[in-house]
Amino acid sequence: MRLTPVFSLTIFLLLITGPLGADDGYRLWLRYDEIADSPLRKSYAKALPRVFREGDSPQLCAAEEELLLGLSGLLGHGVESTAAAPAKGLILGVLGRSTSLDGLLSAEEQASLPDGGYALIGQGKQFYIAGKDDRGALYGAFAFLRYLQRGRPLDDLHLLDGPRVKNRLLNHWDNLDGTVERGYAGFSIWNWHQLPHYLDPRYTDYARANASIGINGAVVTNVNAKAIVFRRDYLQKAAALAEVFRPYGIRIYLTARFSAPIELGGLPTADPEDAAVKKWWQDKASEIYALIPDFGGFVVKANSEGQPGPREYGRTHAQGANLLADALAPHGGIVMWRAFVYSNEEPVDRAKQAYDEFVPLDGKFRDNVMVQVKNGPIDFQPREPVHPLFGSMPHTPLAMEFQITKEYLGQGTHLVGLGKMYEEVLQTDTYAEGPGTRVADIIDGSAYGDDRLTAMAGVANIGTARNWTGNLFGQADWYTFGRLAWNPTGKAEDYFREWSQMTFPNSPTVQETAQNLLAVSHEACVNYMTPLGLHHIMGPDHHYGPGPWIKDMPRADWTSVYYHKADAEGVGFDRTKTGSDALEQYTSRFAARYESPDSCPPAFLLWYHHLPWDHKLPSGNTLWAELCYSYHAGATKVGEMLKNWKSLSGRLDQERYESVRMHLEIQEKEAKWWRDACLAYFQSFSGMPVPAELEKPTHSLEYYEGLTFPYAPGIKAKW
Ligand SMILES: CO[C@H]1[C@H](O)[C@@H](O)[C@H](O)O[C@@H]1C(=O)O
Repeated sequence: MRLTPVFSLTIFLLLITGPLGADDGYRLWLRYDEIADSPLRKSYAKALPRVFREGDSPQLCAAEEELLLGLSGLLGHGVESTAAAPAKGLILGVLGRSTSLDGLLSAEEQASLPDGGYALIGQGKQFYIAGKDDRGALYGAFAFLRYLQRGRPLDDLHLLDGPRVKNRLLNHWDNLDGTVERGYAGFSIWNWHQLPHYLDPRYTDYARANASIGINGAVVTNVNAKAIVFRRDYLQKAAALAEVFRPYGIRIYLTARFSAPIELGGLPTADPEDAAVKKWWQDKASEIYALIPDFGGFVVKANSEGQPGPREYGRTHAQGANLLADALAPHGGIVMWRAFVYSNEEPVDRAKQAYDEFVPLDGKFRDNVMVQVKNGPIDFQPREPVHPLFGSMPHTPLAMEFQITKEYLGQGTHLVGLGKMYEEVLQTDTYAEGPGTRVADIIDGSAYGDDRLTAMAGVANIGTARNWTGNLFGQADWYTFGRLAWNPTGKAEDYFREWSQMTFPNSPTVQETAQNLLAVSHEACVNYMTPLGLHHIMGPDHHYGPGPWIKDMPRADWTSVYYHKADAEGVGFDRTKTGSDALEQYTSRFAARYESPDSCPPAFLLWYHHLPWDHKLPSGNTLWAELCYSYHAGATKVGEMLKNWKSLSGRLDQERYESVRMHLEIQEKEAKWWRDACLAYFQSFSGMPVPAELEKPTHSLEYYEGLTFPYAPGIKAKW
């Protein structure tokens, strides 16, 4: 993104010589193309002739550099910095430290800004970006640019904003060998082999993109962790990344393998109550902080999917987490202990395990521990009810873990705007502290009046793909996640709009279409994959494509039949009192809505109920017919999405147009494949006809069962 002269010349030559000069999407939403609306551009140019930075912290310098880059691009001419506050122009600084900002805000306004907050103010001929702290100034600079990128008026500018969540992290499931677990955008961008000596310019662009949406932490290694990352040479590599990230306000975190004291330290045990084990972690933490003074902390997956953990020693998750927390505490680090526990013993209902293991531990964790909970109780399905832990651990700070990579949602191929799904989860009322206790309120700490430690983590969808995410619209998921981590009560549609305006500048028609694709695509995906509360019926291991027929696996809960339980009588997982009673893990107000099939929202019907095929729904349709209509609605919607995108031909650069078109063409075929395969399968039980006005599955069930994906990307390590 930062252009050297030789590179710029190459780009220029390519632009005039042919197709290679097309736009590959590398610049993400930080495009800074010259504003086409000339009166608007001129008015900006007149107001912002130069930039003055008061202060010289690395974050302020990064903010100024970005402003100069952005303004020069947007205004179409070089904008320079000055050594003193200009009578007319942009002034950047930190409140309380930069004297040019004195008196800018009222005392109340200043006090209302949280750490990382900022104010954008226009006063006479001067415009101010005033950070509450250095990071705040940086976020303010990006917000100001976003403002201009979106063509907003500068008159009466008076805007205060700040993050509602303190730790906003990307979790990379990146392995040290360069592969990415559940990664669908190429290989890992971290080149461990060449670090710390070679610093890929991508690291800086990555940090800029994250800072622009307020991400302030990066967990660079897979939760299925390797102990070797704690070896000194690897720590030096991590330190080199941390240095690149620092000016952009991003702290580095590592995943901690619980058995590292054995594997790396040569100890006979990793028992959290063992003195030598405690010392090993304390020494390791000191070593890390000597190299990385602002190190964020550890993310841990323990006693889940074969990962080692405290339970091997008869200890609890709390004892395990506290061991690491005590080692980090003197240095200010935190532990994010994952609640995604998937035990070696087969559970009666997998959806219940985390609650059973963690609720008894509420209040037993150290102050610098968070429990990191996936949005739903199974595993990143297209749609899940919220995790029962939200609202059930009032004395433990809970971090939200969302997936940005789309493991079960068409991966790098399908366009599925995840923002709607994030919003649905965050807005869900848990009733934990009475009506109106939304998941968002638990995440930002307001539900319990304690916001000392708050966090939201997103499993990254970033790789070496030229456009970072493989599917161009995957960029929007990264963007929306960051914006919602900043403000979990925000509306996905607002962020879709922002992203579309910044990603397709100067073309309102393209922006509108892009925004609409993001808005409708999640519901479409749920419909063509897992409507009415169905879940986990994807192909095994790779989780791509339909596989409702999967049975006979080493474990029952790896099969699809475990989750849908279809038979001649009906379909669905009974999680009420007559079944696994998973509903009992929620507040009674919450459970009341779902307990009876009559009041249960159709979106979660088969998540909670096993119902006869001819069960009548509020729509008047039988369950079978509703299933058919839903699958068809999903596939039809993708057809519309493709058609809408195709109407944009010629309105944007060919490369991005084609890349989205090709992905949508695949998605349309695969949505039909999902629809037909699932209907053929479920019909083998229901024995009922597909409603006459709908297309029947083209092939036999045997045909769909025969389609396999032996070589899928992003598969997890075996356990
Ligand atoms: C990193 O492992 C992943 C695993 O690949 C994935 O299939 C599942 O979604 O969740 C695991 C987890 O979240 O730990």
